[in-house]
Amino acid sequence: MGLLIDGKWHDKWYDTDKSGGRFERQDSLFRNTIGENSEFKAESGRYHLYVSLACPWAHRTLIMRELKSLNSHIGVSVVNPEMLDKGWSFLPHKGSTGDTLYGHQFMYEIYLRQQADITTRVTVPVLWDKKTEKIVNNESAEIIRILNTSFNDITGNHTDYYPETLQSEIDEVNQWVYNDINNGVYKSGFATEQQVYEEAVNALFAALDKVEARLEKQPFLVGGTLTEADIRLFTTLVRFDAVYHGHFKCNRKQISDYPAMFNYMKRIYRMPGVADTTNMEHIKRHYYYSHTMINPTQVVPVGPDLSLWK
Ligand SMILES: N[C@@H](CCC(=O)N[C@@H](CS)C(=O)NCC(=O)O)C(=O)O
Repeated sequence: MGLLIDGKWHDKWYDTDKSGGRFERQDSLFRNTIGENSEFKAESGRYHLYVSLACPWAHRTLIMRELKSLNSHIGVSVVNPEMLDKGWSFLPHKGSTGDTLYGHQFMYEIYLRQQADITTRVTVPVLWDKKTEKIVNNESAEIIRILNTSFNDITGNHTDYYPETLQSEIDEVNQWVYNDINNGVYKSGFATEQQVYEEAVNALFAALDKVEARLEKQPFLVGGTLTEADIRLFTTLVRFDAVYHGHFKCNRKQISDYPAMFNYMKRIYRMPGVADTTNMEHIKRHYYYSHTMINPTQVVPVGPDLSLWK
């Protein structure tokens, strides 16, 4: 794992010494949209998603692609779940596709196609424009909003997962769910100081308790139907018991200990298309095999038993 500096790959992990043992996520670089007022127009077959099935941020985009009937309009390349010294790769692995556009070996080569002397971390998801050979956007929160609205006239699917009347409540929920849960598991797992870890875990479980209280009263996080707030939370919940609980030391409780949240997670998992976007082998392989500073033996645990989800 590492990053590109002036177009050269450097094998370097996040330096938590500089931040008192704290994991600090960097902002995504590419933040364009698709539509009439953009150089990127909505067209069937023009765009492509680079994803990891292990990654919770990329998983959001795959779910939105399913829900918005975009499968035949936006292609996908799935990286190998092991993120090692050269970062994400396209080496063969069951469930990975390779780079179906250019046949590259490594994900950093896609970023280099965009700009030969680029300085950036090489993250997924990436929404790629085949026509201009540019990255449209590499921030999942924005990619799902693009998929939610920009292709409606092409697909005829007008279901809105970020409806205007609920936007301020969704934004408010997204903020604490992101800080304390989605990013909270990473802040816990990547912390290299005891105090920093404990702060993150305490905030995480306070937020999970808050979610549980909410779901005891209503079926979804905001309003009576599925919104983007649920999609964003789901991809963290679905990884929790298998990975975050053990590997990231978020072990005060499991999601299966929260009755309302566990049912909610299974309800979303069983929605058409969602289970197909969820690959537990990739998820466990990625975290336990790639983060050798946390799990130097690279042994991947067998459990938990997920037959209850079906
Ligand atoms: N803010 C980004 C975060 C994406 C992200 O961090 N993806 C991880 C995989 S789960 C990644 O590619 N990490 C590689 C790295 O940080 O070098 C988003 O939501 O799209």
